Amino acid sequence: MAELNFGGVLETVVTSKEFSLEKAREVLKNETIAVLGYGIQGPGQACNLRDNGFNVIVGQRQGKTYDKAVEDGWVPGKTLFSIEEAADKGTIICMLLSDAGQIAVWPKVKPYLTAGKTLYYSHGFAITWNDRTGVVPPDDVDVMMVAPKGSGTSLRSMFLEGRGLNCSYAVYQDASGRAEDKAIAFGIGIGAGYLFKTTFQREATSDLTGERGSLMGAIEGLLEAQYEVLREHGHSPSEAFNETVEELTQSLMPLFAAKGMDWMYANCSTTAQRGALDWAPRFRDAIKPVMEWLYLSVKTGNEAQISIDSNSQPDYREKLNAELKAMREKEMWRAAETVRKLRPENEEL
Ligand SMILES: NC(=O)C1=CN([C@@H]2O[C@H](COP(=O)(O)OP(=O)(O)OC[C@H]3O[C@@H](n4cnc5c(N)ncnc54)[C@H](O)[C@@H]3O)[C@@H](O)[C@H]2O)C=CC1
Ligand SMILES: CC(=O)[C@](C)(O)C(=O)O
Ligand SMILES: [Mg+2]
Ligand SMILES: [Mg+2]
Repeated sequence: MAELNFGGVLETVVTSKEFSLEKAREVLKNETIAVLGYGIQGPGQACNLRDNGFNVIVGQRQGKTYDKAVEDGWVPGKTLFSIEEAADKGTIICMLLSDAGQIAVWPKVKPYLTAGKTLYYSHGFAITWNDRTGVVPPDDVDVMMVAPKGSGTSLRSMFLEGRGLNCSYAVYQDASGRAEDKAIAFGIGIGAGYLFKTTFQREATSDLTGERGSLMGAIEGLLEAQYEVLREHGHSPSEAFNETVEELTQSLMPLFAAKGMDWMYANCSTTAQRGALDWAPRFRDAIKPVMEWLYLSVKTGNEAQISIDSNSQPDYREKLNAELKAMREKEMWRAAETVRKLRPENEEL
């Protein structure tokens, strides 16, 4: 473990340099990893583990994602099973169903969590809000988490590019005395870039805040607000979209991703610098109360309950798809399609 300075605060992180893939394989050599659920994280983690030489099986109900598992090379009856069969055969049972799906299958999976097995999560949700999820693991199993800080789709694509995605890890219950080693080995196995330590509770609250906030919800709201104002003042869709989204993702975000916010500023005009420096605190002050509201709503379990209630409905997928369709069909995102086609690298499309 390396102690690193994060902006003046010392934190311990694990990298694949100190915890090699060979060591990870050694730690998990007697384990059968059963990945339950083959949605977004399931394929990323299962395929990376398989390519890294671990013993992996998949448990998935029949349907579209079962067929995807077959396409990805999982063989029915050999490496692809029903959820119950995989839970029976696995020694590390990985709950990679949707967070609502985990509640539904818990009563079916729990009987297979016999002494000495490990229960694995990629989110603190089920355990943190177990007053709402009903997930209370038996005392004689390890309970651990590795939470990739990004989409399962990126976990896989970055692995194939030879890069790694940062993950957090945590141990909730250490029955074997080896749970931390197993969690780190698992993280290295799925292709973590580096791993930082957390708790189930801290991961759950920061993750729900982040995705509702700057990673997804807040950014969508911010971009929409600016696009609408520009359009309402007579700017064309192409101008409004370029000035709101395209320039951000294609030109400016890569600059602050690579070398920090001041580097992005340093590469913009003095006019932009002056104005953005003045407006940043106004936006921060306007947004901070909403962020506080969001954090409280997460911390009290309110957000978890909303997600359980809506995602447990039999027609949740249809309803979500309808909301995403409405988003796609907004003028702003239809304009985006044309803008993307005009990127020089896409011009032939
Ligand atoms: N999507 C992502 O990239 C990330 C997800 N996570 C966490 O990883 C876990 C898995 O999330 P996703 O991959 O997004 O899940 P998902 O929403 O893609 O669903 C995964 C699978 O759950 C199955 N499923 C859902 N309800 C079921 C039920 N009632 N019975 C049987 N199967 C059911 C579906 O068939 C699907 O294959 C969650 O804990 C999530 O919070 C963590 C980091 C990022
Ligand atoms: C990709 C990720 O980590 C999220 C946004 O938290 C999620 O998909 O739940
Ligand atoms: Mg996340
Ligand atoms: Mg999340």
